[in-house]
Amino acid sequence: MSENSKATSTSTAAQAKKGGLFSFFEPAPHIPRLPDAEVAKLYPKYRLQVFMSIFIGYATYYLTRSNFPMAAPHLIRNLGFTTADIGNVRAALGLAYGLSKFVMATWSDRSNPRYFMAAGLFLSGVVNLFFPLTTSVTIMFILMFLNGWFQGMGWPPSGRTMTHWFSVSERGTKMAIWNCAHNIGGGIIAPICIWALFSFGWQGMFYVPAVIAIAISFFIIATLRDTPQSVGLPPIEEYKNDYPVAAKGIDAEKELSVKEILFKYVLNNKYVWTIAIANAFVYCVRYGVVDWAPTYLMHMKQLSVKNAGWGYFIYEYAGIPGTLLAGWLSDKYFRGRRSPVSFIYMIAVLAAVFVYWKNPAGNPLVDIIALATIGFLIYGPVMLIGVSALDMVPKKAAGTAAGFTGLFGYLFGTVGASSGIGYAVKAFGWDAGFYILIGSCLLAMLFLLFTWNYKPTCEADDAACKA
Ligand SMILES: O=P(O)(O)OC[C@H](O)CO
Repeated sequence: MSENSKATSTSTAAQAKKGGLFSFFEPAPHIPRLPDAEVAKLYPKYRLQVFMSIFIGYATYYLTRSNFPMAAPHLIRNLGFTTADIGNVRAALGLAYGLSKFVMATWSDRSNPRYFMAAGLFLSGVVNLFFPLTTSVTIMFILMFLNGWFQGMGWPPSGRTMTHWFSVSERGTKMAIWNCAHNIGGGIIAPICIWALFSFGWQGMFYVPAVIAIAISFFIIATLRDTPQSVGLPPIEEYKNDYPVAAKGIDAEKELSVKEILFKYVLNNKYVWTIAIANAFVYCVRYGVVDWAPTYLMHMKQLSVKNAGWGYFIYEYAGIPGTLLAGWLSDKYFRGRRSPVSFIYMIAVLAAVFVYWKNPAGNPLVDIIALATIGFLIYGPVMLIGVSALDMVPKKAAGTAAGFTGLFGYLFGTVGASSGIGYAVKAFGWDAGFYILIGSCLLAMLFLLFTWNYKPTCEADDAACKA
């Protein structure tokens, strides 16, 4: 039996056993292979199409995630919410998102991203339509928890798409480009919300992103496709002659059960645990710097509200070139190794955090440059840890591995960034907050060291990789 027909029969058999309420989520069945001339013509077209789909899709996910901080001052002014209320609602998002990114990934890895990713965005949009209808903090907390849960349906199907349409040696570069979607979505929400505010009042800051999200969910259905084999193309490994170590000696096309995904490939994988722990510290720096930047810059460096806001904007957008450079360096100079690039980036983050801390008040340009430098650098490790997770397991378990690192990032990292730094600053002053950031940089580097030599790509002459 050829590899292609073996894979096809496996997929079809899996299909036959399922069914039920969520049957439309099931992986698309494989269809017979197209002639070589068609394959050569269609593969690049589909790769571009699915890439655009998950890029635009994930940027839109950020619209219904990042609109709440923009709307928060208006909820305080118009509904009488306190900053503590706002903090609690925001906490619901981080908590639900971190859990969902992992839990829903176990489902996503066994689902067609065309419908799975679209469903999450659609539901997040629908939840956003309800925010302006309530004045209750409790209901808003519940809505935000639901929103966070549906938000967790964005990254895992994107990861599944990347691992099925892009081979391991190009993944650093391609994932880096895709990863910029979240910077673009997180940045463009500001002008969208300002326009919505002046056009429809503060309620528009929920309605407009919601309508965009619902519309884009249909765009995802129209453009995203599950696997290359589901449209008559060969698997990406064969097309690019590029085979991952994680698939060595197994049938890489076999859809896996939850038990196999969790206990055979993710939770018993020491490398995945190591980068998940590193991710907690990287996320503590990511959110610890950006979330506290306006407060720190205004209180300690006497920056105006406007300049502090600019610092926030620059942090997000400086992340784009930094991310692209990190992905390119990893593919080009480290032959797919991700941790050395992340480690080098974290050394530089450490230096920039030190300058941001020690720069005396009255030199706002130095503060803004330090903040931009941290933004430029921190998204490299944020992205590369996700790529490492995809690299370390077979592609049918990739979303779950990335979701596991996200669980650590959001549950532990963002808690350290918000409550940890908040408590430390209140009790001991800003120096204590910076000790946490510096310590997080050092611990992230320590855990990255353990995967320094992890190499995801098979040697060209390794026959077992292609079995
Ligand atoms: O924080 P997340 O889950 O939105 O992920 C952001 C980046 O895409 C990580 O690669």
